[in-house]
Amino acid sequence: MDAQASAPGAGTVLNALATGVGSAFAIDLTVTATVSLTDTTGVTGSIDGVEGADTHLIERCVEIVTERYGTGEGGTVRTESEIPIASGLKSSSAAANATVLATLSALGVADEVSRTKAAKIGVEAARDVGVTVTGAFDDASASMLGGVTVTDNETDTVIHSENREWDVLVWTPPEQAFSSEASVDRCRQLAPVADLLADLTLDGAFEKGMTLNGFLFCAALDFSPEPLMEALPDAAGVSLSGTGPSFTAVGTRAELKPVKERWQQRPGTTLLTTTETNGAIIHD
Ligand SMILES: Nc1ncnc2c1ncn2[C@@H]1O[C@H](COP(=O)(O)OP(=O)(O)O)[C@@H](O)[C@H]1O
Ligand SMILES: O=C(O)C1=C[C@@H](OP(=O)(O)O)[C@@H](O)[C@H](O)C1
Repeated sequence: MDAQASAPGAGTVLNALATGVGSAFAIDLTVTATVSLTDTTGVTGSIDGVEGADTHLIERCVEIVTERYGTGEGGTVRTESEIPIASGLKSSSAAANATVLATLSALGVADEVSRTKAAKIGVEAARDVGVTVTGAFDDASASMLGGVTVTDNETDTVIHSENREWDVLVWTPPEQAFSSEASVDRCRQLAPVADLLADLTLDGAFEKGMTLNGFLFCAALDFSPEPLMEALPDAAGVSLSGTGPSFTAVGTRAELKPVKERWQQRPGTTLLTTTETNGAIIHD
């Protein structure tokens, strides 16, 4: 009973830490999970190339699925990732989604569970192991379904979703920022203005919304807004992604070219990718 699935990471339009309403867009960088189930109990996780990594999230994903849809099988789960961990590019949501789908596939029940329901299992696992503040259904839904989603993370509902085709420039500094350690109280201070951003986002003004999100959350989370200034006015939209430290800029390849030249002067990695509109997939 072996199976494999992949899910994309995502960038932020609206960080949900202010009000619980959040928005994210899937990007073409993926996490692949390989699950092997046995009749023994206990699940052992590993993350390719990362010694001593925290594997509780992916282990909990397998446990929930086998308890609910199987007979409590144990086994192993391994992830391979194109996305750096704890960099704001939603590797946790992608890893959870890929693991849940691979486990459903290993049990032969993937067709019986909707993609939205599968994403909610990953969110449940993230809450159980404490790697999230709101559950991050915004990130989980964008990764699972592809495209841009706007969600209410208090009720785990998708309020709005649509596809956008952008080139996406990603700058990742050489450091990590775990969501579970974010200054949640400072983010909540942004609630009255974050409500205005939610309205903009629901009107489909994603690029302007994400740029305003970038300035607000750089202030709340104590990141320099300089990468945002370096992207403007060339990029159509730019933001701190999640709780950082990565920044993402969107637009056409031509618009992002001068931004790339400026961001490449910074330490860390700058890479060009695109939006992703298919979401998570189970491998044959
Ligand atoms: N590729 C992965 N495989 C397994 N678990 C992962 C992976 N990426 C992230 N995680 C889990 O998520 C945690 C980081 O979550 P978070 O701080 O939200 O970062 P991110 O912004 O990358 O999603 C890690 O400590 C680990 O438990
Ligand atoms: O844990 C959470 O509830 C969230 C974490 C943030 O993302 P990162 O995990 O990328 O920092 C944020 O963007 C999201 O809206 C909600």
